[in-house]
Amino acid sequence: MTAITGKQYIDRINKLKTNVWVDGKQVTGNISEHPAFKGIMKSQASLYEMQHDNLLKSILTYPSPSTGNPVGLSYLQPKTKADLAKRREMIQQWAKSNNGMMGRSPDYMNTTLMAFASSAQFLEGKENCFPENLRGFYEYARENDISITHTFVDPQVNRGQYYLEATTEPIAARVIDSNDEGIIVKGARLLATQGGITEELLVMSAAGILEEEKGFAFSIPSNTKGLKFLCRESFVGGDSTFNYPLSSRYDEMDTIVVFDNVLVPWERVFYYNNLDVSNNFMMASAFQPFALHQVACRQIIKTEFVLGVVQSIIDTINIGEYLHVQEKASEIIVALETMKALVMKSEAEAKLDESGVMRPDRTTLQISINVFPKVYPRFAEIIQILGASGLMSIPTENSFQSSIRKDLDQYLQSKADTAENRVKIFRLAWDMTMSSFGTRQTLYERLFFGDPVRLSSQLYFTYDKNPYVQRVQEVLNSNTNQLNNL
Ligand SMILES: Cc1cc2nc3c(=O)[nH]c(=O)nc-3n(C[C@H](O)[C@H](O)[C@H](O)COP(=O)(O)OP(=O)(O)OC[C@H]3O[C@@H](n4cnc5c(N)ncnc54)[C@H](O)[C@@H]3O)c2cc1C
Repeated sequence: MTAITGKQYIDRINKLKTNVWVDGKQVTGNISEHPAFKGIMKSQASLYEMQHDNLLKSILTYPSPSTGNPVGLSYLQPKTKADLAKRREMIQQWAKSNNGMMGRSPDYMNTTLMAFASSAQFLEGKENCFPENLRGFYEYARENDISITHTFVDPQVNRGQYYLEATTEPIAARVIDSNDEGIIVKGARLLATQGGITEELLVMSAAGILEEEKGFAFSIPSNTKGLKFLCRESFVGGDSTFNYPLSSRYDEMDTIVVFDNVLVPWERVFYYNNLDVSNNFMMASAFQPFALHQVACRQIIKTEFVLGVVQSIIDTINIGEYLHVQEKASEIIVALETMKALVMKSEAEAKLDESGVMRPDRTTLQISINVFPKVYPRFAEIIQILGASGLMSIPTENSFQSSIRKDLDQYLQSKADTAENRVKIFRLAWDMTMSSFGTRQTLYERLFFGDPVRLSSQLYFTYDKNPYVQRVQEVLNSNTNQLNNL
């Protein structure tokens, strides 16, 4: 097999007939034709299609280590810093096609799986652990260009530290049984973005588990019996790219995942019923450095786009002469260059790990994921402050084709452009920051890699502060010595 085309992606997903529910109705027929999914599936298909573009295929694919056929480059296990740079180029090439609006473009999960599989030796010889299954699944996904989503977090029922469920039926997904064929899982998981429009679902437990039955890792096809994806309402405003330039193309959909006595076959179980592994594998593995490298590379492209939108607003209504406007645009420039510097530093300080894989520097990327969730909401705020009422003076495509066009042309023109072009820019800014799609983007970037509060606490605890404390001690000691010598 080789890297797939866009059509192959669409055909595969349609064929699955996954159990997906939108607005109280089960999706029947081709999911790629459903109003909630057709835009995003087309965008996802176009990513796969790019792998066959003569100019891009050398950036987006590499020869499979097992067959020599071209496979997706986000599956590459980097052995050198040059490989890491190739990964960055690939990620950013895809991200440019949607300006970073697709948080879960397939390279995110391809990278995640590659990172976990690269660390499979951590599972070696441990109870209820199957490292060969993890490696095998990675190779299968790489060779067949399988699309994957994931769910790591339990439902938000009670976040108290010592919460144990007192219900007869499980709420959070747990292993309730096992048999010759595999383990049986019942309960739910909160949020799998792109649920229902990928071939596979990777299920893993985030750390902090108190009960063995809640710790596991496996992957199953999305159409596995008993698996259901319950969608939020669609944030696609409509088909018109004039009216909804972003939501019509990039609404990835978020789904609650229900496991109704789902049988996970043994060959797809990576580990289960092992508290120590469940609580430590994610951090011990190469997941964080590689996933964060992918995330930061995409966020750079998104920030470039935000800067482009902000400068377009500034030019359109001619507000560039004001100091506070320049300062706000500069805030975005500072964030952009900071993110770029962090990615380059993470690559410059990359090191070979115990499996011979070149890991980008984790601490540097922990900084990037502490920076971006704070600056992204500020980008939205800046767009609102600079766009002001222009973000509400946004008549629709139909209005421009109606008898009021003359009024619109006259009263919505701007210093730099026609009314129609001005409205296009402002509709884009609105869809990026104010529509239901836009506000979701803000929430998404806030929480993309988990709770920002706990991410900063993790940075605090993992960052080596001792050398600096030592220097303070040296100053204190040298003061005493100097006094003693007098
Ligand atoms: C748009 C979107 C898409 C997502 N897609 C996916 C996906 O595809 N796959 C996936 O696995 N997950 C996904 N998530 C989930 C995401 O990983 C979580 O939102 C994130 O980890 C935070 O968890 P939570 O939402 O349960 O918040 P909670 O943990 O419930 O936190 C709520 C509040 O309580 C505070 N709080 C709770 N517990 C603690 C604690 N122990 N210490 C300190 N403060 C605490 C938090 O700081 C926060 O302010 C998605 C989330 C969003 C918003």
